[in-house]
Amino acid sequence: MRRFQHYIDGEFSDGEARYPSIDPATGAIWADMPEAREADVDRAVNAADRALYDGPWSKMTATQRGKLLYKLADLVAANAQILAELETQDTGKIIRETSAQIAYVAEYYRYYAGIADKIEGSYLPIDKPDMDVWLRREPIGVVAMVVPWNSQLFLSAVKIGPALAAGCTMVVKASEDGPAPLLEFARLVHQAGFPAGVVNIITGFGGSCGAALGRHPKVAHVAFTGGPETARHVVRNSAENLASTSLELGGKSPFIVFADADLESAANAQVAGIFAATGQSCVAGSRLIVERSVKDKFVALLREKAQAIRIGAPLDMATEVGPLATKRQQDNIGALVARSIESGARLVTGGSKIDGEGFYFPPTILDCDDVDSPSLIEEFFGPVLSVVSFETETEALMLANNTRYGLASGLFTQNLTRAHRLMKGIRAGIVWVNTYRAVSPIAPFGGFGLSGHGREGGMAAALDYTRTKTIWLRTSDDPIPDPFVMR
Ligand SMILES: NC(=O)C1=CN([C@@H]2O[C@H](COP(=O)(O)OP(=O)(O)OC[C@H]3O[C@@H](n4cnc5c(N)ncnc54)[C@H](O)[C@@H]3O)[C@@H](O)[C@H]2O)C=CC1
Ligand SMILES: CN(C=O)/C=C(\CC(=O)O)C(=O)O
Repeated sequence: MRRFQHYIDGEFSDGEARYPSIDPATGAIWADMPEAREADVDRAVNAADRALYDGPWSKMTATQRGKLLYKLADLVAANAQILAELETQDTGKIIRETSAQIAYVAEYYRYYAGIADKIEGSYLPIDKPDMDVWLRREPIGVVAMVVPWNSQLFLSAVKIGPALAAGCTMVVKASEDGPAPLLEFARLVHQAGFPAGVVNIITGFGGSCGAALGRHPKVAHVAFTGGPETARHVVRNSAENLASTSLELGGKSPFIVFADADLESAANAQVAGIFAATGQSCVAGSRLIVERSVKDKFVALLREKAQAIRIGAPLDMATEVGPLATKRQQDNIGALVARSIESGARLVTGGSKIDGEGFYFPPTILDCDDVDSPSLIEEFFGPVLSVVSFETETEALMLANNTRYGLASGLFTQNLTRAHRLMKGIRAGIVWVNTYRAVSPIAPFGGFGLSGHGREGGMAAALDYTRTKTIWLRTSDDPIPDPFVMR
């Protein structure tokens, strides 16, 4: 059985406790994981705090930090396959996707390596004759990073990359479900030569480890990705240390198809949007909003594609849909589909878990026209698509915005002016037009409403890991005049 360790203060160590990790493809225990509780969290945060203020990291130039990030990028690229196999084994996400995604994760580190020495302060044209005034950009402090199980290397790279570029130190908490790839990634951080304490990687459960980390007095910022309910705990905890927070949360993203769209292309994008990663994607296009005149044709096309999907072992390169990450996911998705059908949703395909070993659930489509289905409101985080139809552009926009979430959206039409009107009207952090689920280190992502706040990716994300310091330098040799007047 594989055995993993924490990475704290530049050393690999066991946790205060240990727990078994389950292979979602078989339901069997495959690895033994360390579990951090309050004492381990405290050790890791103190290491990050020392590294921030006292260690070699605090004395490095931004260019030197960038060079370490370039090394890390090369190591991630060279080890992408090993990391991908671990992620697939521990979370069930198919190897076809993990190997491509993790190779691309290297590009995120490369992008932020280049940014490290481009984070500039500024000189202020101050309104006083004898003063020079600057803004310095300094690292925000020790950052707590909390990620969910899906795409852990990607979701941590969009935090670790900009935070390192900005000069921060950090404690990264891998999800208790499927932490193997992130714990293994710690070996690459070590090999790249980051000084002890700069990046600490632990895992543990939300209530004992995540909460202790988020409220730790030496934590200045919490970068969180997960569900909205957990985010509320994170925000409440931040009342203790008054840390700032960035929240990347769930979604119920609309996927709008007009009759003039290339339906074959839109159907492929819809398959990518809801069945890739077995639907366990924050940006899943889980609400299909299709023009009524093409609804039957489009849904028939989707059903055909859904039924042709190869479901199988996630480590098999031919597999297109693997298991869900946990049994809890499988049970929750099954229960929400059943409730939706009870409320009147009509089953087009799929519908209930696949019996046998592993946590499998088939691609599922629910026709929800004229039904108040919970499937249109609640996030499944699974391979379930809910379909509604519209007649006018106004109705399409109203349906798209009929959600408290606002992470992503897809829009398929050949009509350029309509596309422009809708991309402004849709209330979501991302609008993909005639494409879906495209990502890049250069393009920020993040949500509106219940999908959270803050943006990851892009230059601005690195600035978010800095705080400004205002420096006043008096350039006159004359004695300070009247001390009782503010100037
Ligand atoms: N917007 C985005 O970029 C993404 C959002 N997500 C969202 O994540 C959710 C699925 O992931 P889950 O792991 O089920 O989410 P979750 O919210 O249950 O857990 C996320 C992380 O928070 C930790 N946690 C739990 N309680 C905590 C507490 N009180 N204080 C601090 N940390 C705590 C967990 O241990 C885990 O590491 C979905 O809602 C999904 O949409 C997932 C991927 C990307
Ligand atoms: C965050 N994201 C795109 O902007 C996409 C992801 C990440 C995730 O959900 O884990 C994805 O589609 O996998």
